[in-house]
Amino acid sequence: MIHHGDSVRRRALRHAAFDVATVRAMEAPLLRSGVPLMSMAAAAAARVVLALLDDMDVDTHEAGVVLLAGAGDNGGDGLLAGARLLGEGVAVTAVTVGRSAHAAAFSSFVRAGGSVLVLDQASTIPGCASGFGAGEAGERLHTAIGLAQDADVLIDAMTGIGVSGALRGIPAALAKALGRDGGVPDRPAMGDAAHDDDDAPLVVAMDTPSGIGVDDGTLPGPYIPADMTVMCGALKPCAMLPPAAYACGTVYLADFGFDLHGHDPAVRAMDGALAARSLRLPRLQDAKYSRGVTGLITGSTRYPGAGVLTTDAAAHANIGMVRYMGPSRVQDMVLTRVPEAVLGKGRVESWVVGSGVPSAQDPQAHADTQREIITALLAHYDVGEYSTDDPRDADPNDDDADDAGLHDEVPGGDAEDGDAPFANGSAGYAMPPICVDAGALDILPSRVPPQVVITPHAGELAALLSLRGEALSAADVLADPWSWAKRAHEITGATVVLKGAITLVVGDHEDGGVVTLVSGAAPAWLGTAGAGDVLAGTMGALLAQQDGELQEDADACVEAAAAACYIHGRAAALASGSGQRGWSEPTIVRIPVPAPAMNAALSDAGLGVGAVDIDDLSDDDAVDAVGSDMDDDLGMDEVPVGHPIVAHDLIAALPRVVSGLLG
Ligand SMILES: NC(=O)C1=CN([C@@H]2O[C@H](COP(=O)(O)OP(=O)(O)OC[C@H]3O[C@@H](n4cnc5c(N)ncnc54)[C@H](O)[C@@H]3O)[C@@H](O)[C@H]2O)[C@@H](O)CC1
Ligand SMILES: Nc1ncnc2c1ncn2[C@@H]1O[C@H](COP(=O)(O)OP(=O)(O)O)[C@@H](O)[C@H]1O
Repeated sequence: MIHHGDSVRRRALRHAAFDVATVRAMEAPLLRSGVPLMSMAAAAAARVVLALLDDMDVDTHEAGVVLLAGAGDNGGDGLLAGARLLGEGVAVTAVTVGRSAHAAAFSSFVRAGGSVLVLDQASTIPGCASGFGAGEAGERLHTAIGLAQDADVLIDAMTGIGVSGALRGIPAALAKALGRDGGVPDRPAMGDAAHDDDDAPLVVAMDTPSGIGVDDGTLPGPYIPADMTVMCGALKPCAMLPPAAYACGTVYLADFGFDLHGHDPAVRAMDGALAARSLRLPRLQDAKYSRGVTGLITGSTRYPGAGVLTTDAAAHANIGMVRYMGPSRVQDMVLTRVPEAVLGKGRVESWVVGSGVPSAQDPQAHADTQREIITALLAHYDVGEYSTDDPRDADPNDDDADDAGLHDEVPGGDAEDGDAPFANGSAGYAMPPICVDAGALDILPSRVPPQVVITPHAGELAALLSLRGEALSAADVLADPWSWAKRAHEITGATVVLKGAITLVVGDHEDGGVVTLVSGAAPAWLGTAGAGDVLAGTMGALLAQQDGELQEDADACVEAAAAACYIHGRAAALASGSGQRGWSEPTIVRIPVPAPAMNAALSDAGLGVGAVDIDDLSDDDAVDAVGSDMDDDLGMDEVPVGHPIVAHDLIAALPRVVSGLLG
């Protein structure tokens, strides 16, 4: 729940995304009081385009802008932005893609001197051609595509939050020709626009790129990937959720002054302040045990390095001690790299299992003792079959694992430091938090408590869900990652960390339902072997330093898990020296709300937002008042590229990230 307070509100604006129904509810009171939101959106978009032209060293009087205008309010935003640009001397051509156009915005655009190309044969736009034949329609489409390709900037205002399903008709044809027909934008991660084809126009999307799944982050059909998106009022889920977030480019958020109070975001993004809340600052009376101990059952004779990387990462991520359990060769390797590691059983505050352990498909799986030990440990987290009833209502005494005497066999049964490791016996909800990674995902019990954090990549999530009756490929997961992460949480009960350039963390919400946090703090240099092992170790350390609260607080599980992802990503950024990120927070464009007296006058005159003429607001004061957090120079090509890294570079950077966040 978002509460009042300006700094809280600004941080929420940058880090919270609201679904379409919620955005419409936030707009409603402003529209009722006559605040000219459309004109404000247009002012923000024009500001961004002018800054972009400046950045490209294109003189406004020589610039060519093509505007794809839909029939709804998104097209209205675009037409009013076009009118503003015309007022600055930019040549703007509007290509109308629907049968109609927003009447007041269209007339403002025409009065400002804009050219218009109508594509729909059945167009009813006043003063424009209509009723032309199919041949001419084809020629007009061809002309529009050519104009768009030759433009310096293409403004995509075909559809915004009013889109339903995949693009159809003329918008679909344009998107296919100018953008992509499905699939993720295919461009280098570094420097984005600066590395793009010099001849192609830069694309500025109005509110949302046309054709993307606004509420679910999918790319259901043809769409136009944007270099920049000027989002209206509040972020929508598509600005944070992969793959759609990759199609939004750099996001500028036009701040309409929405009151966020009482509105729950659909998705939230991690930031340093939130991650810092999951880091435990050492206290005077602390010793190694009270700072948290992580036990790791990772690595195998087949994949020994994962044992080293997970243990080393955990030891570097702000806890007091690590315990390692694995084959003797791997133990030797761990001790060489992490001499402070304690071998064998003992009390732990968290576990990490599965990294570098063969999965069931691996020919060596049957002979791997690590799998047997992990299976016995995981049995303690089994809270029953998946059902629509809340498993916490189940009788904790009904525990098959306890009946089978497995508690005596799991590692840590003979605690060397006092308390037994599983002090609360068989109740899965009282077990220490555990990160279940890689080869242990296929031995996850059918239903587990939220302090079980699973860390699959897309292929592993597909395999896990396939084992539970969903016939799924990695490509299916990549196409709709949020839905599948939520499904995995629903079926297993675990807190789900679905890894990628934007990592999704889905878990229980304190008020029921699910909560989603995303972390995109890393550059793509992080896609390197062993990076997942480092995340698992970091995760173990974050889970261990919560002073036992995760067994009681499902929300805290999501936050701690997302904090580990964020810290891991920041370590990659620090180690590689790269400025590129999987996700970056938006730049806020501030647009002062016109004085209430003016709003009232507009309302009295029957001029809702839809009817506001841009000229009413484009006096010098209003234009100058359009301030923003952005520099005039957008600095598109100044993102430091950085350099490749290996997994150990990440580990070395972890303490500096911790110190940066705590400082
Ligand atoms: N509601 C408001 O007061 C405000 C809305 N604003 C703008 O208004 C937009 C929402 O406007 P609307 O509700 O009119 O909706 P949109 O303009 O986003 O979309 C409706 C138009 O898209 C077409 N369309 C929908 N699905 C399609 C598909 N699958 N294929 C092809 N065409 C499709 C419809 O035929 C219609 O012409 C926002 O995204 C934002 O840009 C801003 O002006 C700020 C204030
Ligand atoms: N393009 C990318 N940009 C940012 N981070 C990435 C990218 N690709 C992968 N990652 C991150 O790198 C890690 C890879 O983990 P994983 O696939 O398990 O690798 P491995 O098994 O080699 O350790 C994850 O944390 C993932 O989020």
